[in-house]
Amino acid sequence: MPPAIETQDLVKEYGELRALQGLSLTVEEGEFFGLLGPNGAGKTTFINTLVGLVRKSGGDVRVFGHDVEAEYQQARDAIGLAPQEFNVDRFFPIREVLMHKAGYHGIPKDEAERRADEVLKRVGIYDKRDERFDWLSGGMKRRLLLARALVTDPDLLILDEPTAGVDVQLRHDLWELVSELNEEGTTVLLTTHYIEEAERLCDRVAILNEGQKVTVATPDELKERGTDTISVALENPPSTPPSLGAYAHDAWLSGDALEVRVDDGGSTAPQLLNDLEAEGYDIVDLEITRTSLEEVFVDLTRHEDRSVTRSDERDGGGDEQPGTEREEDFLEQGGAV
Ligand SMILES: Nc1ncnc2c1ncn2[C@@H]1O[C@H](COP(=O)(O)OP(=O)(O)OP(=O)(O)O)[C@@H](O)[C@H]1O
Repeated sequence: MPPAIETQDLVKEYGELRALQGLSLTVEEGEFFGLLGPNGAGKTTFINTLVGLVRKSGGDVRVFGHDVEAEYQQARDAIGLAPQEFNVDRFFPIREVLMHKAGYHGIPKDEAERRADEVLKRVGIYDKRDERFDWLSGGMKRRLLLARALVTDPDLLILDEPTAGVDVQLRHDLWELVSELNEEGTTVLLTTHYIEEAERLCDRVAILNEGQKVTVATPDELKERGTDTISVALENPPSTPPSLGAYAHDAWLSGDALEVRVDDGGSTAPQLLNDLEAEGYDIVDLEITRTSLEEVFVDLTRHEDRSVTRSDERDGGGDEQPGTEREEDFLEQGGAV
């Protein structure tokens, strides 16, 4: 089986601006893959290239082995996209919106009805099936976008910031649902600004910056690239930090505690304690603070406009910009930019 997504030297230029600068990325079938990057890194452009909303300027893009332009329909039929913006037809009951989507992908009417009901139940808004999109709450709209992505039973589910501005309950519901889908075999590509989300869900993440791949790694591997801080509370703290071995990148005093920055707190702590005891210090307490993925991310994308949001800062306040076009209409009207 070819990879779910494979891009080679992908370039997208908007006039003078190179939004994607030779991006080569592979997402294997069955993976839960995260795309992280500051605002403007090129995440949405990358996704739009996969689904045919943006025409690439150069390079090769395949979805399950299908060239996204030469074999558009095969590639597109394999993808379910829940976009960042609410681009849903607001004049039809949502069940019809889903049936229309299924029909667009060649699914017969009876089957489309069955699937529409199934996905509405799965995302928890079946009781709203006869209501129009406009009448749904913000959280229900997010659920509907997911339902619409799922109605074609896609092998590749693409979620562009699915939890932007949603409440805690919905965020957890969405996490649970997409994890289930992934366990059932669906490949998932997720973009998010919420590091905790990537850490919790993704097998691997790619960090993009200015249209380029900074790194691809598992969340654990990324965290290992950061440093840890060992805080040792001392009975008899000195007035200046003692000299320590090469393992200590930095050391400073904070009240009665000596703080030492090291690569790996767990394996370095015994040596640090030995060294301090040998120098006559009495140790009262020890605490290791691990680098967060967020710190590693900020480090890797330094000097850029940052948009990392801690999960505890984000609740309340979505910034969705309602769209009006249906993706199908967009394509029918002449397609990609
Ligand atoms: N249709 C367009 N015309 C011109 N420039 C565009 C267009 N779409 C995106 N860009 C530019 O391309 C760059 C990448 O944008 P993109 O939306 O892909 O980034 P992103 O990583 O998804 O950002 P965010 O996290 O803010 O959603 C940005 O500089 C953006 O201004």
